Amino acid sequence: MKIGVHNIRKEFDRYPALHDVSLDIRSGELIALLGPSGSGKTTLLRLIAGLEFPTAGRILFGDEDASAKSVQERNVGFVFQHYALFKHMTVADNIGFGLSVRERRSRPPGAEIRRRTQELLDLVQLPDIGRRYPMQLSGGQRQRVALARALATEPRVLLLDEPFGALDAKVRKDLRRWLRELHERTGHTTVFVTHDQDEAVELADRVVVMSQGRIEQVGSADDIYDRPESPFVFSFIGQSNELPVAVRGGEIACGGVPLGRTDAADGAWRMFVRPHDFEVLPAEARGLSGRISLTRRVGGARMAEFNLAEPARRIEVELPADAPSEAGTPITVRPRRWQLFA
Ligand SMILES: Nc1ncnc2c1ncn2[C@@H]1O[C@H](COP(=O)(O)OP(=O)(O)OP(=O)(O)O)[C@@H](O)[C@H]1O
Repeated sequence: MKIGVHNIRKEFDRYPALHDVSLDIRSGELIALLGPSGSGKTTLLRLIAGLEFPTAGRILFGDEDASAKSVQERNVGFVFQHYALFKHMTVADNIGFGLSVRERRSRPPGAEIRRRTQELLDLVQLPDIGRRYPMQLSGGQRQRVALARALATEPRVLLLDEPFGALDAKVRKDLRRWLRELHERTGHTTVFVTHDQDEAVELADRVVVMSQGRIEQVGSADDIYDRPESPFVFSFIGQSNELPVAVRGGEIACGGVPLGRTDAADGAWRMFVRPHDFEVLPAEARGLSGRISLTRRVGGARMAEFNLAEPARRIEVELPADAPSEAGTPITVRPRRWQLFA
């Protein structure tokens, strides 16, 4: 099922939570809505679900206008971060619930509900826990049961709001891989909300980066990481440094120090550089220089910070883990790769 979001505006008591948002979600796609708190991710998800209705604009399911349709009519499945399973019901009854409360005409017979429940337990790789109660499960198992419950009514679209938000890092990572595999097997059009960029980049076919009620960029992990279209996307995705630079005759300079060449027009620009895109030069070379003030270990590398005097800026550079990095060590660097924004 493809979904079209056309020029959606959403106001809460005149406060605009979304401004003119448009997005085409392809059938079978796994899409992440990524952005800081308050950027409008959940509002967009709830509009797609039919839990909220747009102030202006349309939502299409396939070629049909679904803007005025209810959640049930849209036939979507949901999982939220604190998705409460019914505590007094077994896992199997939780999963079968959506089918068992259907009106008689469309309700499958009990044996069929049990068969389908077992199939879903197998699908979420928890075949033997049907008789347990939610209290007897780990957080990760509960979220998988929640997903099985969302899938039970054979939704056309799956919507997940920070489904793994409350879980610890290792479990989140395992569940991500698991969700990706599940998606490959079942092929549901899936939209999930996250503020965790690793989660978005690792899971999604395409990432929708949002800020202040607007879509900043839609693209693959490579697009948003390597070809960010705005300063916001550059600094929100991954680590970054920003330097005020001047371009004259194709030469870029920062505080009078030449940094490289560009075909950008003469004038003032904002240069963005990732910490691993600096080349470390001998201390006496001409470049951006200072003394290391702070370092921290990040995986196989080390992040070092130093303060530039002119212009006053803190620069973060990635160094090999075994590079000299005691506080006070002189350091000189030059960007190897960068992006300029007006
Ligand atoms: N029911 C509501 N009534 C009034 N304002 C709301 C309502 N729901 C959301 N908002 C406002 O709309 C804006 C977007 O909220 P939304 O929940 O969509 O952001 P979000 O990106 O999902 O944030 P978070 O990551 O914190 O959940 C926020 O400023 C929020 O305060």
